[in-house]
Amino acid sequence: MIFKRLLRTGSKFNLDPNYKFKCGVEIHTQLKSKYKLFSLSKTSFNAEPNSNVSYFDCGLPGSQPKLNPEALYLALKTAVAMNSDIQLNSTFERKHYFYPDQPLGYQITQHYHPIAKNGYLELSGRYDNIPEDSKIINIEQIQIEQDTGKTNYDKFGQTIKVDLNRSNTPLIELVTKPDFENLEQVRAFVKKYQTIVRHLDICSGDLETGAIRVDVNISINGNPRVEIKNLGSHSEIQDALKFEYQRQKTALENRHSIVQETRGWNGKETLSLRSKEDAVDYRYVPDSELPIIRLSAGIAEEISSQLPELPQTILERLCGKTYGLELKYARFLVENKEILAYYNEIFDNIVVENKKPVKLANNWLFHELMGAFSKLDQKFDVELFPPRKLSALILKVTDNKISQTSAKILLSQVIQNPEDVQLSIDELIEQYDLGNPEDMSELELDEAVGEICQEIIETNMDVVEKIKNGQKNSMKYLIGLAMRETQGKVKASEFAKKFNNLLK
Ligand SMILES: Nc1ncnc2c1ncn2[C@@H]1O[C@H](COP(=O)(O)OP(=O)(O)OP(=O)(O)O)[C@@H](O)[C@H]1O
Ligand SMILES: [Mg+2]
Ligand SMILES: [Mg+2]
Repeated sequence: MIFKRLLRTGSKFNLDPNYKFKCGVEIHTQLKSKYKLFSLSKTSFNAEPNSNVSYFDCGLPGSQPKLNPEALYLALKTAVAMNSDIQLNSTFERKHYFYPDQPLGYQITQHYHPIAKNGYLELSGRYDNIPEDSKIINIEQIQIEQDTGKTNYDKFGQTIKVDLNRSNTPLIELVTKPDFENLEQVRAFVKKYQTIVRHLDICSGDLETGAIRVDVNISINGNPRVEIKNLGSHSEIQDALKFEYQRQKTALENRHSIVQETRGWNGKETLSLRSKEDAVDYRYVPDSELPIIRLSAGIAEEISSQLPELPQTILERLCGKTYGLELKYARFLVENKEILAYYNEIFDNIVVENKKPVKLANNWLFHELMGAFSKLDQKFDVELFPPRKLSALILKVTDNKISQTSAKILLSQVIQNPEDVQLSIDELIEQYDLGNPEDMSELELDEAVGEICQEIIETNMDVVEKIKNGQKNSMKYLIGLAMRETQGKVKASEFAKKFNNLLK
């Protein structure tokens, strides 16, 4: 595995300017609806095989489809987010092909009049890691369709088992124009799309579980396109495209012609599955049982007004002056909605309500709190230290009620003792005895510091000897001991002053 990775980094892939890469993608997205597209059985993932199947899902003659409005709504949200024109009249067609996990003998899809057309997504060098400053990928159309069942092959038992749980799950297929000019653009587009559908609760957004499945089409120098179907991860997409580009390029160099076909990816190479079907092979016909979807003229504005702020806008806002986040943190927030909500709450509390600098919110969330979780090898859990509590702790530090060091100790203690989640910040400070010694007079404090330093000197004579011999750095060690002894309640500079006096 490691060896394979080494090999990969060793052989950097470059496109040959004499062989122009052209690519368009088709993305199938499972919609996160409660029920299936045309029936009232539940959508499911990893459920007992064939446990969520209605008569219609298994194609019993006489059963009738009825469009699930929830799926339609999710498709419309995607269309608006992808800057597409919603079509006020759209239709369903039957696309015929025979396969055991396709019980109707056809897939209900939108071929002639899809729900949305003419969208686009803009990629940028800054936010999407593409080599160009900016690149528009045009979207041909978005169509609503049903998913198929799943065929499971058992090689050893020599059986094929069909699971119809996935049958009739709502999908949308998004088809781009062949606008991709390099592999970075393909990766960036799919990533951006994943972030959008996750953010809008349209789909779980995962490639690995098959919730999103990508087909790529690639051609070189105006030759016929080859489609590679069903790629299940970013690395599969990249590897399959690299292989196919190289294969077509070699064929062209040897004056072989490229045939339009559909290929699959086996992890190492693309393999021919079938020559490309044309529309006529699918015998598209209108679905006679599903009426035209007719939408009212204001639908796009209505959906648009219901959408939350989109990921790109949030990203730009977070990287702007007011928030001043580094791009990597802004991206992290956009990809983790729950933590974004957490951040927004601290921001409101620290910056808006209490007029403190935003740096505090940024630093305490990303470095101190998340850092404390990762130091303890734990996944960040917003429940364990809710936003109001973090704000309260930050304010204690800025009001000098607790030192920075003590506040960090407190974070670490709470993470290790989840039952502490019930306690308020004041109670936590009390419980762990982390408050500043503010009830002491300056004189008393000075005396206490003196006593601690004296004790440390007496028990660390070897270090004291080094300091006296000129190793001034060893002083830091003594200060460290004193800080630990007092759990950071006293400033390091106080101890430094005292040690210097005592060791003069
Ligand atoms: N010359 C080309 N080079 C690369 N890609 C192309 C080229 N021409 C078209 N494409 C891409 O091929 C894809 C065609 O997808 P579309 O769904 O319209 O048809 P299909 O692949 O024939 O249908 P199916 O859904 O049955 O696979 C689009 O993503 C489009 O951008
Ligand atoms: Mg297609
Ligand atoms: Mg296709």
